[in-house]
Amino acid sequence: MTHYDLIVIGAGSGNTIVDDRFDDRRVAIVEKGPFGGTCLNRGCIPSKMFIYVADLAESARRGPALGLPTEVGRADWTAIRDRIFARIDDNAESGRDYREDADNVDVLVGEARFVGERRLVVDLADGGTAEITADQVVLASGSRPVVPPIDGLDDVPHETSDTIMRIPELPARLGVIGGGYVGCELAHVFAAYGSEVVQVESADRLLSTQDADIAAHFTRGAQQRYDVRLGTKVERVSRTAGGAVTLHLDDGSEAEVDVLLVAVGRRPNSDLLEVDKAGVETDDKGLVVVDQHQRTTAPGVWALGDASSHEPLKHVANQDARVVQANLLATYSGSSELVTSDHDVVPQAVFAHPQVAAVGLTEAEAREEHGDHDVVVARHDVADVAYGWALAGDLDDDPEAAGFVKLVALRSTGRLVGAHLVGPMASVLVQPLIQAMVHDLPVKGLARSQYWIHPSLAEVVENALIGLESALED
Ligand SMILES: Cc1cc2nc3c(=O)[nH]c(=O)nc-3n(C[C@H](O)[C@H](O)[C@H](O)COP(=O)(O)OP(=O)(O)OC[C@H]3O[C@@H](n4cnc5c(N)ncnc54)[C@H](O)[C@@H]3O)c2cc1C
Ligand SMILES: NC(=O)c1ccc[n+]([C@@H]2O[C@H](COP(=O)([O-])OP(=O)(O)OC[C@H]3O[C@@H](n4cnc5c(N)ncnc54)[C@H](O)[C@@H]3O)[C@@H](O)[C@H]2O)c1
Repeated sequence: MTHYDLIVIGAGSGNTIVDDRFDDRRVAIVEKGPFGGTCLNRGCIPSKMFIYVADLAESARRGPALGLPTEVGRADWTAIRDRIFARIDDNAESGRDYREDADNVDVLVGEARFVGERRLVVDLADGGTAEITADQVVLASGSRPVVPPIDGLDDVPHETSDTIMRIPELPARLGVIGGGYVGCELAHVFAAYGSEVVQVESADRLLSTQDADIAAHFTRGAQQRYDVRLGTKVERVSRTAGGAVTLHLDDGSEAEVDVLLVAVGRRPNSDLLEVDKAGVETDDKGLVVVDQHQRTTAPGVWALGDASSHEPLKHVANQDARVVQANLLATYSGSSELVTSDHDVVPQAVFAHPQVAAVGLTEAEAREEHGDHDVVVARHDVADVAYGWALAGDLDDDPEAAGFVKLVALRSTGRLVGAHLVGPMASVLVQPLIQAMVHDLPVKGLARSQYWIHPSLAEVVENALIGLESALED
């Protein structure tokens, strides 16, 4: 058995904790997969690299409507995939090499599980086990895709976000179960590349947790591009002659596909780590329970990111990791002054077509929480600013050019409580609205206290704010 000052389980966001301020500490990093975790290897980064190419294809398809005789063929999947993973795999390998070269760090390649308080057994990838203990343990063990118990699914080949980005060839027909982040981003990719896509979502809209107007607009756009089946579930799947898979839906319809992607959510890995043996409590979703300093219920055990966060997003995991890092250093220096996590204003974006971005309450949530009398809403359309004119081909049919910004504020405080965007560059345009909420800025004066570059798309945010300000004054 080896004792460490610090054990970090998971080399995703957890890998960022150990810097030169830990040089005099003996550290073990346990990782069962490639360094960089989900975001680098099978999440944010490769998906956005695939999405960039999909966006390019969709932009080019607008050419004829704007007078440019563009034509887009079927994407060269192998070339796209290999370009992306050459960069990513190299990055993951160099990340591991860097740690292995450090004098104070042991990299244990294998799967860890708790056998007691701050005591772990690691099933090593090259055989055998290692038993390790530490004064401090960080659970940065992330989450994994959920595969629902659909009749027949075990007997047919299917992919999750872990595997789909490395498949050997572009499928002629792709089935997607789930209309959330993963389902919508990857349906966009494959539809743009030339696959026929059928997407099945049990709710009545895609991206159903977004503001209702945004979800409705996004859903209409997706329906123009591929087959979207809403309010229905896959009841059963079966293998069809020639290796295809048939989806049997509970509305009685069927769909035949060549590749099936299951994207119905993720769950934390706490169960596989047997965290209960370490005195670490989890909630009913398997999320490790943490306090505002990222401390778990077991002394000396910390958690971060998808292991413990209700918002399983990389910018949240990064923030959590900075908090854990600061608090480990404070603990080592004998200080009881711990840094606090801030999960108040957490933005999110879906990089589909069109992009969706949001921060704060939806209109329905604001009305529920604050009452109709206090809630003020303003909306401005992309088509009504100068840059929107540049985008417009056939406005009725174009979900990007017909995008909009919707803002939600409270009469009682004069503050924004929610911002929702759908359209080009939504993930970027949302940033000044995040800033306004974080810094508790009054809506009054927000638009007019700064210049907005003309004729940039940011003018859609400026105009939505002007509309909100006058609605607040009514
Ligand atoms: C397809 C996809 C796209 C995404 N896109 C975005 C995006 O655009 N923006 C965004 O903000 N978020 C995005 N996310 C979410 C984001 O990837 C996660 O929130 C983030 O990676 C979580 O980081 P983490 O460090 O908590 O966990 P991870 O990055 O998952 O790291 C956990 C690590 O722990 C290891 N591990 C787990 N259990 C053990 C064990 N018992 N022993 C040893 N090692 C173990 C795992 O192998 C893994 O490497 C996306 C996710 C997916 C799936
Ligand atoms: N751009 C980003 O930030 C980004 C991108 C991808 C993933 N992520 C993260 O990964 C997490 C997981 O993404 P996800 O898309 O897997 O989950 P999700 O929770 O976003 O969406 C799952 C969807 O599947 C539907 N569903 C559930 N069971 C179903 C069934 N049996 N049949 C049909 N539909 C069903 C749900 O109604 C929901 O709409 C996200 O919550 C997010 O935190 C983020």
